Amino acid sequence: MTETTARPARELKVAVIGAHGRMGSEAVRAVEAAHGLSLVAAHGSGDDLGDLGGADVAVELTVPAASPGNVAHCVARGVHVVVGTTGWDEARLETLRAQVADAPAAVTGGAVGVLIAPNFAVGALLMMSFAAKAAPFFESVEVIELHHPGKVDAPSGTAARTAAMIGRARDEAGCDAVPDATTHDPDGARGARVDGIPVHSVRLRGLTAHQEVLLGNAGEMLTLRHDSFDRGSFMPGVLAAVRAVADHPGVTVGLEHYLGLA
Ligand SMILES: NC(=O)c1ccc[n+]([C@@H]2O[C@H](COP(=O)([O-])OP(=O)(O)OC[C@H]3O[C@@H](n4cnc5c(N)ncnc54)[C@H](O)[C@@H]3O)[C@@H](O)[C@H]2O)c1
Ligand SMILES: O=C(O)C1=N[C@H](C(=O)O)CCC1
Repeated sequence: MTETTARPARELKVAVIGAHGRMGSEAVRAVEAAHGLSLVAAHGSGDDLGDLGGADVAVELTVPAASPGNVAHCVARGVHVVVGTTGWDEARLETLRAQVADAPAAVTGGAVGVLIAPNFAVGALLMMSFAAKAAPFFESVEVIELHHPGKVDAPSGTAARTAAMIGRARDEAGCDAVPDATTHDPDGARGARVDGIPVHSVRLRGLTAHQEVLLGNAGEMLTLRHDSFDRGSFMPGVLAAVRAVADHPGVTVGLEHYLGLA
């Protein structure tokens, strides 16, 4: 996903929603520096999204409470959306699929595309894919996600999606539930259960975005770990998604589907 110097036929007009946040401000800089993209709007909290500055594609990086409304606003105007905001559970996705099915034609022509991307970092996508591939071969699997303490949601979108992918892979392989003799846990020390997989959330000053998947059998353990040390790690994925979303009508969950990693 290195930046190319070849220019597309016309510049793609991009709006960023959540432009003053940690991710949004990084995305604004990345779009401004990218060949073939032009930033036409940078919306913060409380701004009227209006016509999104005439954008072809919006990048949505806000908070779980605001994201569905912002995405619906874009879809209703035929603007493609790349969504990095987390918190998109199955009920929200179902509503979004119905909105996209009812949407007008996209401003670029064809049908509107929406990408829900729990993680834009290529290493994280590979870690999730490796975890799903390995999970049926181990009795025990647990996910530990570690993030900066400014993060509002837990578990992380990446951890929830990893657990869902692992859970599906184990179901398809006919695996038993992960072994766990716990009968007394008044404080929830065993963490959350997502699709049958224990998920633990750490919030620590100094961290950015990190995840470990621990896989255990009698006498052996496989650890898969990914670290985003800097939000720059997400930007090649954001730009790749912006360039590809118009070619993927409907709702897609996971950038891996655009990159041939699924
Ligand atoms: N997909 C990924 O790879 C990836 C990577 C990092 C973060 N994230 C997710 O992106 C989201 C943003 O993360 P962050 O660290 O930038 O958070 P942040 O709190 O720094 O930024 C969120 C911004 O959204 C703004 N906002 C809130 N409501 C809004 C609204 N209705 N319209 C416009 N702006 C609004 C806030 O004022 C804030 O500036 C989170 O859900 C996070 O989990 C995803
Ligand atoms: O910093 C965040 O917030 C992140 N959110 C995403 C998640 O919840 O998985 C991706 C990693 C960083």
